[in-house]
Amino acid sequence: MLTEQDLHGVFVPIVTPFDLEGGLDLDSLSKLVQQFITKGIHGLVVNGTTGESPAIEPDELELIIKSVRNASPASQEIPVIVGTGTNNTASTVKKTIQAKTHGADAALVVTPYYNRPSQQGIIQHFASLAEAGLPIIVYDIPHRTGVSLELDTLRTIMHMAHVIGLKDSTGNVKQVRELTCSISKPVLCGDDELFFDSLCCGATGGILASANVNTDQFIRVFELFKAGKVSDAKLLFDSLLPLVNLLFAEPNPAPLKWFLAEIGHIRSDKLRLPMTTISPELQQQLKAIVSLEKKVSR
Ligand SMILES: O=C(O)C1=N[C@H](C(=O)O)C[C@H](O)C1
Repeated sequence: MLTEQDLHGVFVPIVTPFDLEGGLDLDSLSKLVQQFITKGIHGLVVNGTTGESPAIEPDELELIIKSVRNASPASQEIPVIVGTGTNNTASTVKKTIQAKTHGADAALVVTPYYNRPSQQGIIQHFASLAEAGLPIIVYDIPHRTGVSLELDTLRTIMHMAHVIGLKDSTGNVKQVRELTCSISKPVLCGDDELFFDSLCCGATGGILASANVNTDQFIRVFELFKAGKVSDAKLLFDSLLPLVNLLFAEPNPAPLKWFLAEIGHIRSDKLRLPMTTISPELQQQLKAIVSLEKKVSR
């Protein structure tokens, strides 16, 4: 089981590869995991936003966790965090217990979306998760959930014993700084373009969809930063930004899946409805990056 001390470095929220009929492509998933581990990833996240959690059935989640765990001998050891958040407290507890049974080390729990609970309701939601017996990482992403966590609410939740950290996707680095100054638990950046800025504000790492493609370079940014080579970390991070921006130019994970399929890391860019593939314009822009990278690596 994960502890606060384990929440540092680069965590990759893995895409869930599908075959052309929309079924799970566990073979591509397993190969992705092997690549991430070879590159030295600090941890894996399955069934996050990038893993298309709203479109994954409970029996599929079990297969996904098992296939990530069994991808290589090293994937038995690496932290595996599973997205289990829903907008129903009882089903979130149930899903978190199931994730634990299938081999999760921690759960990533998004704030309850759509039903717009009160701050008190959100506190009770996270308090109820103590029952699941799995360490919890709170996932604050107001532009997706439609609900904002007030700073006091966040502090109350972060003091709960079963909560080991926060994934911050608010886009508000000032809040990251305020939190890291006032709470001792780790904050991970969940907003790719702010990874470097968040590290400067005290974040201990990031859960970054873009790290599905530039894994080693994101890890290098983190290592350079930790070694005090801040301007080298910034230079490298700045060089990653054009691709990061394109990967979020249309709803994640559509651009990312298209890119991964184009470079041959997954067999198809298939998404499950209501997610759809990217526009021809974005395809052209991403293709330009792929050919540029091919030229550089020649
Ligand atoms: O799946 C995730 O975890 C992430 N989701 C965010 C989003 O899609 O908005 C982005 C972040 O890179 C990680």
